[in-house]
Amino acid sequence: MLSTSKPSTDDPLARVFAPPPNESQRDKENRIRAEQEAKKRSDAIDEEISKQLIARKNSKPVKILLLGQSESGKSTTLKNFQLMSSPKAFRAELPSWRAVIQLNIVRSVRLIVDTITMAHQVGEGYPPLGPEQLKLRMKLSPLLRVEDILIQKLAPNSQHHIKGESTDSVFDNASNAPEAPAVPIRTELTVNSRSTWKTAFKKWAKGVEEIDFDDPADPGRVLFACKDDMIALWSDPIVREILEVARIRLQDQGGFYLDDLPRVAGERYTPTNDDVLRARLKTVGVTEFRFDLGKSEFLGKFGPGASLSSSWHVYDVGGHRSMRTAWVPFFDDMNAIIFLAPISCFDQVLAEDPSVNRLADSVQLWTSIVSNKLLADTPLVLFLNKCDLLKAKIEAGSHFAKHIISYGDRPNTFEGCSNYLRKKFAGIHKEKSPKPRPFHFHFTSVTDSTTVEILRHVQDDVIMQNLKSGGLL
Ligand SMILES: Nc1nc2c(ncn2[C@@H]2O[C@H](COP(=O)(O)OP(=O)(O)OP(=O)(O)O)[C@@H](O)[C@H]2O)c(=O)[nH]1
Ligand SMILES: [Mg+2]
Repeated sequence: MLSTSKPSTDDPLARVFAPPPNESQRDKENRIRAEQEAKKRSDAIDEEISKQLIARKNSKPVKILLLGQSESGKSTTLKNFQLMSSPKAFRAELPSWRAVIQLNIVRSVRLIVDTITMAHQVGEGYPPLGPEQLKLRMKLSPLLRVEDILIQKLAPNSQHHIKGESTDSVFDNASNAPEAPAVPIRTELTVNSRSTWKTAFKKWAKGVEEIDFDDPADPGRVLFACKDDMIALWSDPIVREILEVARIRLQDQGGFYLDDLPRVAGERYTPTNDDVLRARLKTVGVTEFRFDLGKSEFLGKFGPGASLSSSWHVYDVGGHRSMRTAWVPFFDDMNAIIFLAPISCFDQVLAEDPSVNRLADSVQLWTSIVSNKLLADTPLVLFLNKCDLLKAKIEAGSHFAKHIISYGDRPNTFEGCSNYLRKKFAGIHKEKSPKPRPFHFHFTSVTDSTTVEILRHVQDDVIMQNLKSGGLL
């Protein structure tokens, strides 16, 4: 039988800690002095343990993983981290990005030329080409030769110049694209790691610090020579009509510079920071960017006792479906994940699977990340990205509810659509997280360099959350 002791006023612990009976005044003073010294020693030990705990935490870098489907803006976010932490190094790389931007421009022109050629062959359903368009097409052929030169310079061992082999659809909605003969699609240039392509470029450019404008082999010369013809092609009403019939909206694609041709194809063009953020180079594998957060700035905000490591590692992975299995090994050890969901893609399909709507793919991917048990303790930050494009699309008359049926008859406005999606993503987060965790989100257009301010907020959130979970706050 269990017995319980009677409630007693005689507390055994109080008895242990009570001063000895009949203690003299002198004994009492000695005892108190001894107790104070013992407390001092114990406090010093506690402080040392706490210092060691912080030091251990400090020695590990803060790790951030960028996730999201292909073209969601992961690499662009990484560029913003570079811009924020090392603006000088970012500027030093502008000449290397110049080649990528030139390639993006040439690719846009090639897509137009290929599309009008296809329209010319098909005839029916397309406005006929006149002598003006045919002449422009001929005059631009030297420019198209620059494409292979640029690819070979940027990725000497690549196969990307092989025509007809495709991983990326050029149609914004391939299921609605006209029947064959289709526009020949070129594979996108990919980058295996930041250093590889820049090293390759460095060899060619003999140092990234300076652009050799006087180099007779500089592709910028051909672009400049073709500038007026490119402008004429892009502003030609028949060309625009053909693109519309073929449902090709270059404005919505990465690496779009055709509205800036007078500047970007101008003589002695040097890219701006914003130009670099808009450059498109597909990621294959993993790119890592390390930087050191200014210690003084950090300690000013959080106090010396609250210091995490000031060393940050940001990981950028390829978002193409075939590359997503490579994400898992990174799940283990991250202090936060930034997940990018491009919300302008409600009317687009995946390049790798034209039967899948891009927004639906993002929702599905978000659901699987949120519910992943390996990530149960990892703070997630959601970037509802490409807000600028969503706004432009809606203002141009696209109907959100036509593609996202559940939106019903709510108003077709940017605010309405973006908030609807925010609620959807937040709801999944709440419902599917294995454990409750705070929901952090931002509406972003990461091609805008003001994103740096958002990243500063994210950093503060990551620091606070990790300090709290580590018991250091
Ligand atoms: N207008 C606009 N363009 C954006 C935005 N975010 C990204 N882009 C552009 O979209 C293209 C694709 O962005 P990336 O950052 O390369 O996409 P990613 O997620 O790294 O794609 P993968 O490497 O294929 O996984 C780039 O040309 C970007 O400049 C945005 O918010 N607005
Ligand atoms: Mg990328």
